[in-house]
Amino acid sequence: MLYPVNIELQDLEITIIGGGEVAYRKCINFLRFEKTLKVVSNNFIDKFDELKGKIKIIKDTYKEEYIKNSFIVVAATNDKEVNKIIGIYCRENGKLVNVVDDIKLSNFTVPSYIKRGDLLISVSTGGKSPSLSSRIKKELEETYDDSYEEYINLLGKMRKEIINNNEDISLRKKKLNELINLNLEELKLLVK
Ligand SMILES: C[C@@]1(CC(=O)O)c2cc3[nH]c(cc4nc(cc5[nH]c(cc(n2)[C@H]1CCC(=O)O)[C@@](C)(CC(=O)O)[C@@H]5CCC(=O)O)C(CC(=O)O)=C4CCC(=O)O)c(CCC(=O)O)c3CC(=O)O
Ligand SMILES: NC(=O)C1=CN([C@@H]2O[C@H](COP(=O)(O)OP(=O)(O)OC[C@H]3O[C@@H](n4cnc5c(N)ncnc54)[C@H](O)[C@@H]3O)[C@@H](O)[C@H]2O)C=CC1
Repeated sequence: MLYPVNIELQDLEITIIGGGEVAYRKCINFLRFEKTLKVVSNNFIDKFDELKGKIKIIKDTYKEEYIKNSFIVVAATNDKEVNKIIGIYCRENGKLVNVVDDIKLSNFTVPSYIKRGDLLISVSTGGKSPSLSSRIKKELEETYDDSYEEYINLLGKMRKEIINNNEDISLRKKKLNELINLNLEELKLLVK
């Protein structure tokens, strides 16, 4: 069973091994969170050309030296044996590893998610059905539209104000719980 966690990537070295569709998708995902990384593969699909300057591209066959100093590793080749070697090395060396064709060897997976500013909703199925994760994400996209980015920011501001102005913890908690009953327009009127 996988434990949900949100990671600050800033200081972590990340390496993806593989240059196909799956490696590309994982790569774009890291870039969406403003994190650059290294990709090692003996071949790359053309789409990687657009990422030149944003990521470090190494055209080579996998070697241990490429991941020795990485904390997060994605094994995304189409060679099951190579992915397995990467997975085992990472597990033995305290690294986070996503082996794209072996959930048992992975110690993290990538969920489907929607992001509205700081609102992050992620969906996983423990590898049982990535397609279902993707469909649930699409359903959530309709409920939690773009306006949530502003809504979350205003909630954050109001929360700070309530915390600063209320010393009584139970009253503070009550007010914070009630805050989310206000809609975006009502909040806009309250926040200076
Ligand atoms: C375990 C996991 C490991 C990991 O990669 O992290 C994994 C594993 C595998 N996926 C496979 C196939 C597909 N993956 C997708 C799509 C996504 N896969 C993603 C995550 C995960 N995939 C992790 C579990 C997530 C969970 O728990 O639900 C998403 C959510 C995130 C992302 O990758 O960015 C992204 C949706 C992004 C979005 O839309 O939001 C599609 C759909 C499509 O391409 O249209 C297909 C084809 C249809 C199908 O198989 O359902 C196969 C090959 C099976 C085979 O051999 O054929 C394996 C290997 C295996 O099953 O062993
Ligand atoms: N987790 C997921 O979401 C999904 C996982 N998969 C699995 O992911 C694997 C990869 O899928 P694709 O990207 O579509 O494959 P692909 O065939 O497009 O790309 C594989 C890449 O790995 C590289 N490669 C192979 N051996 C290598 C080595 N020794 N060193 C460095 N690079 C090497 C190749 O040059 C190629 O760029 C598939 O075998 C499949 O089992 C497939 C779909 C989704």
